[in-house]
Amino acid sequence: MTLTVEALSVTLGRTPVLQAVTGLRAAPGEVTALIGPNGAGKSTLLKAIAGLVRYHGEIHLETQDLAGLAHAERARRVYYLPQESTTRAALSVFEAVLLARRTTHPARGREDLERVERLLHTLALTPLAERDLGQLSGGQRQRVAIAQAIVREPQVLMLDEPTSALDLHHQLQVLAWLQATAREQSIGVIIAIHDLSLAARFADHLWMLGAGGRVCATGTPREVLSAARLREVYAIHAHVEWPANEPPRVTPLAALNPLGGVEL
Ligand SMILES: Nc1ncnc2c1ncn2[C@@H]1O[C@H](COP(=O)(O)OP(=O)(O)OP(=O)(O)O)[C@@H](O)[C@H]1O
Repeated sequence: MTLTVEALSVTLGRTPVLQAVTGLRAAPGEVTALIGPNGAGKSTLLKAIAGLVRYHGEIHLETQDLAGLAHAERARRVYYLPQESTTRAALSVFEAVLLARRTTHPARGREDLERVERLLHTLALTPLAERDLGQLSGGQRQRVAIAQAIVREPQVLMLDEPTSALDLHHQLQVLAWLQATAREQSIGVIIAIHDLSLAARFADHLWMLGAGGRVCATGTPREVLSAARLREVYAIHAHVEWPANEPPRVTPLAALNPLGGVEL
């Protein structure tokens, strides 16, 4: 189901954070990376789509206006995994993922247990299955939170910086797996992410937000990522390379001051 966002505005307190954000589209089977500098409004946009902040504008899943859905139904279809996972309940990893499954698939069946087992295996969490959540490292907890999100089988899955706590091995593993899952289950996956090389490598589509919550660009990574645009939006001097037999590379070389000079 294709998600579309039109004329979306959000004000938090007295601060207009997003202003008439329009023309955003996330297709099923695709990974969309949401990029932009600190404070641009990435988390706020994802929270608005999830119905967690008040907004004006139109957010549709195909023809369904999400504002017309009850909160639980909206969360079943469009799930948001926040940056900081707060799961600290006295549950084992296996129980926590199974419990997440029950929130959207209440019928108890052997198939659910097998699904959770497979998922833990895929995310290399099987050795931790019986461990309490409170006894996990930050990166392990982040992978459990991702398992809890995906096991719910939403139509659109939004993850806020899902690799922020992960080592390099697990960053690649989790992003490749999210890409494969989007394809296999035909879900739309939207990831807010700061690493532009990873965004270029794993996303089909980019949404780039700039200061003041405006949409600076949307399109394929090659269409969106250029040295000139990174200078304008991030105030950095960067190399953007698309080698033939290697993943794309975005190398930040220098932060620029407002006059365009290099900061000391
Ligand atoms: N409750 C609030 N009241 C007022 N302003 C807020 C509130 N929450 C967030 N903001 C402001 O909204 C803007 C967007 O915040 P948001 O967290 O969406 O940015 P972001 O792009 O996700 O940033 P980051 O990359 O740092 O995570 C920021 O300027 C922030 O200070």
